[in-house]
Amino acid sequence: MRSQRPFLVETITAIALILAPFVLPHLGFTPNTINRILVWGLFGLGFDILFGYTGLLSFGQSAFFGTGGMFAAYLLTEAGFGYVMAAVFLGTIVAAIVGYLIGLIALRRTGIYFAMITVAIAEVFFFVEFNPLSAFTGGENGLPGVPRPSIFLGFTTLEFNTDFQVYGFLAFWYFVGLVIALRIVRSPVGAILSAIRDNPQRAAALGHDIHSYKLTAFVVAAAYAGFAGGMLGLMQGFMPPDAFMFETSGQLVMQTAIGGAGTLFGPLVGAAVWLYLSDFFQNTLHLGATWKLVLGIVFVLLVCFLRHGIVGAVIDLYRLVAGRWAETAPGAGVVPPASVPATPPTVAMMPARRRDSDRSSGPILQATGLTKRYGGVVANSDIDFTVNHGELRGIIGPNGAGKSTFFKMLTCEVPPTSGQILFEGKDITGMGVADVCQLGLTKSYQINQLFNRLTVRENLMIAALAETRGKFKLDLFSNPRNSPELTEQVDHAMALVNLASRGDAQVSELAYGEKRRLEIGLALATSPSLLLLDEPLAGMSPAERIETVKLLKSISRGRTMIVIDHDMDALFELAERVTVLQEGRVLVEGTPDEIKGNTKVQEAYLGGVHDVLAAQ
Ligand SMILES: Nc1ncnc2c1ncn2[C@@H]1O[C@H](COP(=O)(O)OP(=O)(O)OP(=O)(O)O)[C@@H](O)[C@H]1O
Repeated sequence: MRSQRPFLVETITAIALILAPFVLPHLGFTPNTINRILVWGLFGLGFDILFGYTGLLSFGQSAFFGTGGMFAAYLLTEAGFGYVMAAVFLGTIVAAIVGYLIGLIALRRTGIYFAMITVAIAEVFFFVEFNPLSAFTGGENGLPGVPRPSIFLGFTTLEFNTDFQVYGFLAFWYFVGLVIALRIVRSPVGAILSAIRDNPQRAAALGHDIHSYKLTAFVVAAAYAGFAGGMLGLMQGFMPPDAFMFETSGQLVMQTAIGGAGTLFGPLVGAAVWLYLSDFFQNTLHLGATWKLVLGIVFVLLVCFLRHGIVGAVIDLYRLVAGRWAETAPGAGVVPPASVPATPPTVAMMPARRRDSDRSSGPILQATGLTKRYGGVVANSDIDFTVNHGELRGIIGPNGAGKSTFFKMLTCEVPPTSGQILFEGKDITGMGVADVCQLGLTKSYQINQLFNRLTVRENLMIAALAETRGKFKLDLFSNPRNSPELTEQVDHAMALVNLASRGDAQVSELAYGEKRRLEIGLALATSPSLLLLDEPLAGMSPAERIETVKLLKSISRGRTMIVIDHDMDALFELAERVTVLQEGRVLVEGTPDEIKGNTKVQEAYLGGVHDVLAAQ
């Protein structure tokens, strides 16, 4: 998403691929090693989309590598199919279908459980290949006699017989694979995959169907694996059974870690290091069986000292040098102020898709009998709550009164134990959080839930994409930068939360107050018709509070909002009506003046103080 110069990466890659067979032999790489690097590089392109971009660590890629390779090899040997590339593409499709079916199961779990399921899958495929399917796969002998690469063009057939010609063939397909992978990671789908890697819960809360996007990444990775498996058979003239081995998956993971995950080139560079060293240790140093031990030590050292891998380190270095250069350039050091613009944009400047002023009056949200129990703890009990279109409602209550739980139920993050929620007259009780966001109800979080490795602009784009594209769309090859409508929406959201000058800053570079504003901006950029803000002022300095209250006032125009906060002065200044929660129940509801003078409210807060004092 960040490259400003179109086709720069593609051009540099093409030049490097042309030069490689002339340069690498002088560094000690054999022609066979160079070709194997390309096969691993292709295999790794898909894996990097899955692991580096989506954050899903799979140890089961050998299943798809073996499936695609064996299917193509079987067609070309046992079945007598004569079209080499057609066989490879069929193998790729079969691997993708298998990937889809496996993904449906494996993606039901996350983290270590997902990884463990993929390990089990790799083992199952290895067993099946060796036993029930050995008549098709050759069992431990593999499938020999796979023809050399060739491309049938209709009028002639291009054949690739020498190592150098095979290199040209593999380099061409690596380049095609890279161009496709670059398009994917630069597409809206690629942007959402990165968001899922950083914070899957928030990506879902912004309206994205994260399961479908993860499944997409899984299928793409399986397809790349299947294609690379087919290439392996062609390159070697033999489809080896060890393609299915767990060790193949492990080697892919280690090569990607060495080269750098989330870079696309990492697996290729990692494979170059890995294969070169394994050849060197075995053939030059004649280390015998100890070569794996030495390679293991090298792996540990590389991963410990280059946290982002080799390609990641080069990118970090480039950024450092470019940053220094920018600092010393004429005019540098004039940092645009990150605070409020002279005239904050008004609501009229925001995209009007779901602006609440366009709607009728009457209730936008009605909750009846909402109760939430966590075991023996009753967080919310029998809450009746109605908010009208265009209203700004405040919610206050002592710590533990059940305010956040109430918001979580309204946005369908947690299901109520009993009760009903109507939004715009529609029963949303028990719906998914992404569906509710798509309907126009979302919230900002008490504790920031941002996409930490993305910039401010990219964060807001993730939110805006959910609104413009819906829950799921498979536009793998479009570029969000080319959408003026989306750019305008992101720019407006950025200006609205006073972050226009910080668009290219990564979240990690932001001050706390800026992060809080971005948190609100994320919710705003989905153009909600009902916006819930959970303690927007939490942790802010007095100056930041004044600024944020101003901001909240400006965004509340033409919008329906419910705000929870402990800062009562700020809330009384903002809200038209206030609901007070105590011990999970509605204590009282009224205008700020009514609430200020209410004795029950005073007791609720003073009671808390007395309890604390009594406990001391
Ligand atoms: N996931 C959970 N599991 C068990 N108990 C929970 C859970 N979430 C909240 N609770 C309990 O429910 C009660 C209400 O918590 P909640 O966070 O909604 O209160 P709150 O009013 O938002 O508090 P604060 O102002 O401190 O944020 C508390 O007693 C809390 O311990």
